[in-house]
Amino acid sequence: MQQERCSSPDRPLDPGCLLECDAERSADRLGCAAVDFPVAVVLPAGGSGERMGLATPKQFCTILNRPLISFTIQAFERLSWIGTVVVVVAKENHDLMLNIVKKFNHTKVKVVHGGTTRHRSIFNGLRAFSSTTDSLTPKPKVVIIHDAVRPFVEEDLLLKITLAAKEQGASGAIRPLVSTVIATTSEGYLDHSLERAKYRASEMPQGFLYDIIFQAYQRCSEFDFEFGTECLHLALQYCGTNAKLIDGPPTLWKVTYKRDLAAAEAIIKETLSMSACIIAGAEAEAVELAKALQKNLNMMETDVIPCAKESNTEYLSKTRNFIHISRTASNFLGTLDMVKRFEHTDHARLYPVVVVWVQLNMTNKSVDSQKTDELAFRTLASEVILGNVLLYGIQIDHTKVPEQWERSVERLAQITVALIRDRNAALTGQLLHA
Ligand SMILES: Nc1ccn([C@@H]2O[C@H](COP(=O)(O)OP(=O)(O)OP(=O)(O)O)[C@@H](O)[C@H]2O)c(=O)n1
Ligand SMILES: O=C(CO)[C@H](O)[C@H](O)COP(=O)(O)O
Repeated sequence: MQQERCSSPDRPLDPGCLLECDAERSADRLGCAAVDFPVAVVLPAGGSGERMGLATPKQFCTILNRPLISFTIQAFERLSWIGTVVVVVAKENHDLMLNIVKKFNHTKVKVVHGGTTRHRSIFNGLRAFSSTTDSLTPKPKVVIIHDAVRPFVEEDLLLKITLAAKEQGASGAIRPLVSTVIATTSEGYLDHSLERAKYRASEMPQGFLYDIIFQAYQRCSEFDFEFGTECLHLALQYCGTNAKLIDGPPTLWKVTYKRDLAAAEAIIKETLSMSACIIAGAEAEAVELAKALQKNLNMMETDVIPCAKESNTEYLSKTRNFIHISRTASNFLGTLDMVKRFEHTDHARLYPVVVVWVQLNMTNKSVDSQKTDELAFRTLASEVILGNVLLYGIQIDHTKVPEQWERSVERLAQITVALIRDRNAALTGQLLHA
């Protein structure tokens, strides 16, 4: 994964990536201690995604079978110090949104209807907290506003934004500008250009004392509602509140064009591929293969464990990739057992779990028994994919010739990495050969 390096503040670096990680989990513990006041979220998701050019609004486009909006909701919902998440959608997408909430078990969401512009939608979202009768949406001290189409918001930034909003009344994430901003004449000539180092791109999330931003929206003009693009500006103009600006990471960018969807998918896949658990059993040859494979999977963090059962709980929370090595030909009962266990947990609900069954052949198998294996394996794969488990198979023939064995293990590692990285549903149930 790419980490952001130290640089001059006016030059952005490549996008990095983050889903949930240990740092975030410990931030959540810090968050609970630091945020001892009610915090709620408004996610405007009422746009049509004109620039994306697809029939489906971008917030409902799917990545790994899950709508983009669900990733964004989850980024907030997983934090214990965040209360209600108000999602603002166009009226015609109300039922679609409720289905997403149900399918992905979002528990903090309240859905309200949007308006014809982003500012109108945000105002509708804020209004949900002004009703004194709705106990599901009590008025928060701080409200975070975040575009539904920026799925990679991290907890440490949310904490900074929230605490700064509580202290200063308003806060917002900023990024260095990628291009220089210029003003043009009506004839299409350069009028003047701005000194890039002095300016920043305003991103999301933004945080506000609820009373300030609600008042700003109540006071703002029709022109603001129709053409405005900046909530921080409303807080300044209508409530005199100068927002505290906080440097955000590059992953905050807004999914706007088709290529952004591909980039978001790549970030999610890359993050999901960072670790794997190799289950090797107790048989010497399988353990030997597990260790050799581990060496070849050096760009991934891997653990080798003897048995899925005992260590299941720990590894279920640590990784979404499992490599099961079984020595006995035609026997994938261990894999079956493990895969079935995913069905009883919630582990595969949000992200697909990959299980690679590595079949270590000690002897040459008859063509007939191979066919039986393949059929049974394919049937199992087509069943478990319904539970969001992607099951792949790779056969490797044992050999005592060292160079040949090394080449096979290398190929096994390459295929395994490709399957884990790509998470391609079309390849499940295939028995490949290393
Ligand atoms: N009437 C609107 C318009 C926009 N948004 C939301 O505001 C966020 C940022 O807006 P933008 O990227 O401009 O989204 P769209 O308006 O959908 O895209 P486009 O401008 O390309 O049509 C998105 O989550 C979008 O759904 C909204 O809630 N209500
Ligand atoms: O960055 C933002 C506010 O600071 C907004 O996401 C942005 O201004 C929305 O504009 P548009 O809907 O035209 O993309």
